[in-house]
Amino acid sequence: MNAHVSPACTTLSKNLASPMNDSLNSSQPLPLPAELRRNVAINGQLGEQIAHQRQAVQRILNGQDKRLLVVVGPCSVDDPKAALEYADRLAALSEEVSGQLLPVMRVYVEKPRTTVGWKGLAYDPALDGSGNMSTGITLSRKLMHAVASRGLPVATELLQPMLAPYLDDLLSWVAIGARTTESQLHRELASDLAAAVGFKNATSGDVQVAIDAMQAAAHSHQRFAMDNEGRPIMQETAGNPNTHVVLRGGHGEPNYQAHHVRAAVNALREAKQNPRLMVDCSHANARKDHRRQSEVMLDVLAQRKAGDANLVALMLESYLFEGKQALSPNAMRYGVSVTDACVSWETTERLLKTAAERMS
Ligand SMILES: O=C[C@H](O)[C@H](O)COP(=O)(O)O
Ligand SMILES: C=C(OP(=O)(O)O)C(=O)O
Repeated sequence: MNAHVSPACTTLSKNLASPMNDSLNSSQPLPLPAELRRNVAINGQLGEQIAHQRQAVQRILNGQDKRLLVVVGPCSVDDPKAALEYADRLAALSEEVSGQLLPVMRVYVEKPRTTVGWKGLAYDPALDGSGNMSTGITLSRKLMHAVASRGLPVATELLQPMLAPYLDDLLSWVAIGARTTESQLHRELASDLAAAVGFKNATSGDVQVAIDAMQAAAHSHQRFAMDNEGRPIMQETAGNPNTHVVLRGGHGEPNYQAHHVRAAVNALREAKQNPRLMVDCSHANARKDHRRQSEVMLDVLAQRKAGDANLVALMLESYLFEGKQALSPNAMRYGVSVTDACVSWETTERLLKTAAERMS
């Protein structure tokens, strides 16, 4: 295993532990979305690929394509080099399983935290609390562009609505996370996106908030937004018809089993919303133990085999190497998660091949 050392991790815990530091009052200009979109541009061929991949995702969610959508990748991308090594491996594997699965790579550059912690590549690319967001959003766009250029559809969680114009043209699937599904601002944001959006159930396990979010996002909204030139605008959104629920468990309790899925599907039908959904094999569904993701996946595949055609998508947290690590100055391990623990590449490969077999 390669080892890499992040130069300035020393200050991270200090900065996080003492929020009243000098940087509290500092500010730094950020590039405009238009500048970044120009410098890291999507050419015609890549644009067509992304449009095609968005449609492929939407066809699965609409029941027109019987393959399984699999959103898979690191909990967070902390190191573009490791993320691209992962992307190369996933791109090769995707070709092998493309008859049964549509893998979409998690390129998560923002992390919602329960209290405090590292908030992702877009916020703090040096992982040291220095918060160089200008570099962070540039690296984030470059990384997503590089992943898409390898032929993979890109998924992310959109957390800070201001970041969307920097990234949204590269995305084929978007998550609104468990901590923001109930937020009106995120529902408005989802209503403006061309990509399909998965709303996670709340951390409490409440699924109804995700169903409410689908209804809200399907509507047109007038929202406060920023255009690509950085101007504040009143934006009228189109409404997003391509949304779904993601079951991720809540309060440490899973919600992927057949009776949970049945309850969610009934509630979706009652609300006249798309009953097809995704199960997140990680988070509370795995009781925060990455090794349980395979158990969850196998259960969901068995439900699907038994006839539950509403189970159309899975999420897995996976990286090059198993587990997770704390941010520490001299001992950062290459390809190991710095947020939630992940399964290794070898396990991922085995899981995706098993999923493809069971879907045949
Ligand atoms: O998916 C990642 C985490 O579960 C989420 O960001 C919350 O993390 P935290 O509880 O470690 O802050
Ligand atoms: C933060 C995540 O999930 P959740 O919102 O379900 O906690 C995630 O998938 O990275």
